[in-house]
Amino acid sequence: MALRLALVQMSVGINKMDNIAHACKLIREAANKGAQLVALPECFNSPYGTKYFKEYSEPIPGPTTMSLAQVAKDCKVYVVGGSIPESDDGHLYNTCSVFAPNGEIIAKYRKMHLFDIDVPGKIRFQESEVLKAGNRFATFNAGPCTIGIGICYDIRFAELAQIYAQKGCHLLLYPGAFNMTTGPLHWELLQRARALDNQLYVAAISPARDENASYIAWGHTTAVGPWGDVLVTTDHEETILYTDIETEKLKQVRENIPLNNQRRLNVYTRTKPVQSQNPTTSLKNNDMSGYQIDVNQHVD
Ligand SMILES: NC(=O)CC(=O)C(=O)O
Repeated sequence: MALRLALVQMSVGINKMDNIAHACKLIREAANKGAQLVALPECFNSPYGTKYFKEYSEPIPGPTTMSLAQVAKDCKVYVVGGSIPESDDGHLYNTCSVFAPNGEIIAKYRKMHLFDIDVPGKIRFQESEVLKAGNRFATFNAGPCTIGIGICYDIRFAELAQIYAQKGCHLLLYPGAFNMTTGPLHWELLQRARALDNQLYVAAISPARDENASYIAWGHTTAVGPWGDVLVTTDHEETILYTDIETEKLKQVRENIPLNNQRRLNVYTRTKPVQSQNPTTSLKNNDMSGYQIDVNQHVD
């Protein structure tokens, strides 16, 4: 049994209401062409940039997610709502909401690894100047598939994908907006790496490129199969890509190359959570104080 996926590489402008209306129109188009799950890009209702997030932010539910809920219900499709700047309790998050074909929100994911990089002379971007990181995983079921959500920079962290694989995900969806510095070499490579490491499907959905934007997105929305093969990809213009997710393929690849039976967990160094004094305390970004590494396991 397969799940028909549509990946919407949409143009995003400066008018929020226009962006929402445009996303809904493209979701309808994809549903009319047989998609069962339609995925939008990162930051689809706002230009991508720290200077925009506060102005474009809204609570969830709010105008953007209510529009997506309605279109999901009208078209009877799953919608992975890319991401939007979310406001909650005085904080801003980069958040993806997922809608079932009855319009209900069935998952919500806040970008866990904030995009803070500095490549001198090329790009400096510090999401943490305005955003707070999420601390929760998000999975949901659609037809035969269990799907895990990450957002953009999250794809660089192999651990997140591995945890989703352990939770039984067949497909990882990363709404993302790589850029002209990192995109050419890293965008596809990271998707293929996560797919191969975990022997599952990976797709990353970018906004279309706007050469006049302050942050120029790489585009190249792509889906990769559990064999590491690129199933569908594109350049940087607005378009919708379609592909089928077949859960049986995972079984086949995992039988051919049985990594899951061959891991030497008994000899790997593991990071171990130390018993927290206060388990209700939420983890701060990059706070490793609750973890330790047992280096002795490496000594023969
Ligand atoms: N925009 C991002 O979150 C990540 C990115 O562009 C990169 O990792 O490169």
